[in-house]
Amino acid sequence: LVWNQLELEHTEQLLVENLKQYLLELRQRHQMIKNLHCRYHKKGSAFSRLAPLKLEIFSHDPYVVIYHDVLYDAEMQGLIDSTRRRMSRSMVQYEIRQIEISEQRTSKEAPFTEKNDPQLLKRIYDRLKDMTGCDMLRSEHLSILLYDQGGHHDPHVDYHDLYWHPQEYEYHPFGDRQASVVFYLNDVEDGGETVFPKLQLVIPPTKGSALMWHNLRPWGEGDPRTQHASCPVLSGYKQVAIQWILQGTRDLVTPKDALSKRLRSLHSHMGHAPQQ
Ligand SMILES: O=C(O)CCC(=O)C(=O)O
Ligand SMILES: [Fe+2]
Repeated sequence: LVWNQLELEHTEQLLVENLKQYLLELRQRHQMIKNLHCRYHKKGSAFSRLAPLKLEIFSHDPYVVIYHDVLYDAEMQGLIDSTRRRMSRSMVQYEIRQIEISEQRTSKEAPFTEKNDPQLLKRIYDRLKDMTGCDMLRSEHLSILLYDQGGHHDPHVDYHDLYWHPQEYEYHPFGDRQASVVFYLNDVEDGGETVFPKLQLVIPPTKGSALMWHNLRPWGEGDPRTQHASCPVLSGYKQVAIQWILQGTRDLVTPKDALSKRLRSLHSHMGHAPQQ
């Protein structure tokens, strides 16, 4: 009986602890929800002080935000005109060196590079720097995508998860995709929302806005909560410009530095080395 009494007290204590923990989490979550807001983003260049960017925060963790009215009409038209006749079917990468056409991703796309219009590219890169603090010297090229009616991209993540596959740095010398930026270049008649099923977020495409999210956790591991999709275009078409910001961009670390940094943080977080 005495033992049972003790056990009962212990169970009660555990329940109370659990409840306390739950309340703490609720409070933190509530605090998070309260923290969601819109504000002007004035950091960076003279441009962003004169014309502050309008930032709306959807989620702090993972970080998902939208910048409203971030591109001018003429800039968007320039991107569209320059790529109109060069579009080809988008591909999907399942494995290293295995890139193929897939019904999971039915857009067409074309790169927009310095060759196409160096001034326009510089304007867009300057804007991206104002938004993210990163320069794009060591990032992927800007891709212009076109989804026709029915065009979609099934749920996926953008990162390669080099954190768990460091041997693949060989194929991604500037590191993993730490952030994704999707510029919406037109207003879609119906459909074409970008959705994050795990975060319960639905973002309708709005011409001139840029959606940005962080794909990696602070220590470099891919964050599966960033899984997202482009819903089918129901009516009209959808055009976007996509910029993937690689890990090599922020502090221009060399891939080797990045690799050893990842390995070091892996050791300290997990207490063991990754399997080769
Ligand atoms: O078009 C969108 O809304 C998102 C596109 C996307 O996620 C991708 O191409 O990786
Ligand atoms: Fe994506």
